[in-house]
Amino acid sequence: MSEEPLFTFGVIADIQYADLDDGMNFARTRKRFYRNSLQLLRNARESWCGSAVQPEFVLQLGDVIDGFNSQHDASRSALDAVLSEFRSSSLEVHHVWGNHEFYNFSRQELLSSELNSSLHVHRRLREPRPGGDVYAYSFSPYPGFCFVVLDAYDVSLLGLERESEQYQRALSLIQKHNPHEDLNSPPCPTASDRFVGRFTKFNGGFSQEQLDWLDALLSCADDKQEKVTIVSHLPVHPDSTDPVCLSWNYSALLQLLHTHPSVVLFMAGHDHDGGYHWDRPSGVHHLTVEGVIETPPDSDAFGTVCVYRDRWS
Ligand SMILES: Nc1ccn([C@@H]2O[C@H](COP(=O)(O)OP(=O)(O)OC[C@H](O)CO)[C@@H](O)[C@H]2O)c(=O)n1
Repeated sequence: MSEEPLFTFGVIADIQYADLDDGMNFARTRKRFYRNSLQLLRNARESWCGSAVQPEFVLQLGDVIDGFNSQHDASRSALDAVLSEFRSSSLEVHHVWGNHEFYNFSRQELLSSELNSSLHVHRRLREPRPGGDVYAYSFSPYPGFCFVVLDAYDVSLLGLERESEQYQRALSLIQKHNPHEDLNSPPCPTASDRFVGRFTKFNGGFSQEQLDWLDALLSCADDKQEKVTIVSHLPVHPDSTDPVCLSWNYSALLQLLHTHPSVVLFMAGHDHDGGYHWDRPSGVHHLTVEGVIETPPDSDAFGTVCVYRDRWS
């Protein structure tokens, strides 16, 4: 067994920064520490930068600022605050997009922003990329290892003009499953779909185009016997999360993971309680990372993953 890791990387999820007093989540069960989340990001950055061997990169798993910023006309200033924190180090950051990105910015704005890491992180990026406005890409930080950033909202009601074809298609899809007038309100489980509660407006799905691109990418990785980690804001395994946080078409993604032996790890955010499940049939570890926003000020919420040839910890 090798002693030194081949490389390390940082993970952080659901920072949801806003210059606002503490509040509660929608269900009023958990406190949200909007202002302190920036301090917890700082703690994470200091830990990564202070470690003997700096992480090769950091995965920011989405919801970097909270949707409330939009109501206070503070989207840009809040984003500047978190990006300045990341920029104050030489860490290479890969940003994943979550629902709160779309409460603050349109898809077009995000595509041309610093949150589009594929524009800013040129080192080690791989081609091809999916076409159109899909925000997905892959990179190889170390020979034999590949990381894939997925767009969990390329089929969704978020970040789009209501008149657009994509919005109308997503609306038809969600309305087939969610009878509520308020589409953020989860439908009740049924005998035919225990996890139908995922069909809410704060979730989304993967387009067929993105799934086809991922399928081709994973076939190449299988051939090269690479180890692949996939990241997305939304989890895809029902046992790794509160099912209300699942991607609309989580099962299509799971099916792909079952056919590609190269995939070893799927990481997500969104469910602030976090979760973990090892999917025995595919061998894939599903890790949902706890959210910064609901982590009390005297604690921390970030991870440093050490990758070895034969394991990670
Ligand atoms: N039952 C619900 C839950 C939420 N909403 C509204 O949806 C928007 C997003 O909610 P928020 O809790 O901020 O989203 P997160 O991404 O932080 O967490 C995901 C899920 O909530 C986890 O369960 C916001 O406008 C809420 O008010 C709702 O209407 N009904």
